[in-house]
Amino acid sequence: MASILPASNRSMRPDKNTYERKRSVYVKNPYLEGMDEDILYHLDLGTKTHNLPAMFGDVKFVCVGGSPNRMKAFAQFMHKELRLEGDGEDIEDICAGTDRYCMFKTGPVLSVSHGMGIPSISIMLHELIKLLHHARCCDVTIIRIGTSGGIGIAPGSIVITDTAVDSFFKPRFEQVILDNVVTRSTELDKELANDLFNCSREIPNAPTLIGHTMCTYDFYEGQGRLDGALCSFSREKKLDYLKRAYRAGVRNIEMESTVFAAMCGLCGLRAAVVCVTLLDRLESDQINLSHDVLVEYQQRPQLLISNFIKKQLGLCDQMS
Ligand SMILES: O=P(O)(O)O[C@H]1O[C@H](CO)[C@@H](O)[C@H]1O
Ligand SMILES: O=c1cc[nH]c(=O)[nH]1
Repeated sequence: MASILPASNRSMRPDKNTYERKRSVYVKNPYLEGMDEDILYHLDLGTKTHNLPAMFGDVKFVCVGGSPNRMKAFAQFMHKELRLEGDGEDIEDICAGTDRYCMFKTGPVLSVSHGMGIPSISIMLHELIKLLHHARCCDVTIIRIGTSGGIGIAPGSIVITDTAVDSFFKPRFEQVILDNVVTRSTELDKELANDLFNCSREIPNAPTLIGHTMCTYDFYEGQGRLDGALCSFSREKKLDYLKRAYRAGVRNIEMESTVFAAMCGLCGLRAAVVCVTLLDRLESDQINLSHDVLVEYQQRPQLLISNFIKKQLGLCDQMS
């Protein structure tokens, strides 16, 4: 039976005044306090084996994305952008003991891969949020830097998500807990989205817009593609669906934003989703970009986020 939480889960969210003082990372699990040790199994970290406050206590920005190589490249790029010591090329994977996820830290920036899809990012977020909690981090901003399929916009555009919606264009994430479906809000931080949009004006050749992002459980049938191993609908039905999505405000499609928005919102993290579009789904299904163009497109959100982080740290004027 569906149980719908009160409007946007506000009663479960931390008090706004708390944010203004010091915004802590909240976990919402009474059992955690009583645990002698917490093993973050998929990150290969733990409260007894690692000094988490010493390792991560200064983290202020967490950037996540599907691909391990992209997140390593982003950490190396940030290392240079923040002008930290060394060239950053030898940056180590903190989660090297597992091949589930990878994690890199440079200054106050943590860069973490999450794999593809809701189950994969959800496991990573449970352990990442506990990590930030155990490390006593505060005032953390978390940004998903991803790729997506655009709807009615030029490939290479950056979409900053205002609201993540499901396949029915609804701003909700449905989590099955035991045998209940619990519906959670997918609202993201509007002020953060606007701040990011303002930063985008300074990035050349990266058209950026704010819009809804649709999050699906699948890349092929789930996104209305005609080129999967299975397809049971017509081209007309596909286009009708995507055009209805467009009219509902959806500008891009990816596979993690709803659970990301829901979990980060409940745990007191200022969260944003910034994805580049690789194609216009009204035109095609296959991604046929050359390697170089794909790399350049994927760098666009990274440039934007780097600009944002430097501004937040008050480094922009000194560095330009
Ligand atoms: O570019 P990333 O972050 O992997 O995200 C997008 O790309 C994957 C599909 O190719 C999905 O995970 C989708 O959300
Ligand atoms: O079409 C696309 C492209 C990237 N990622 C997606 O989920 N869909």
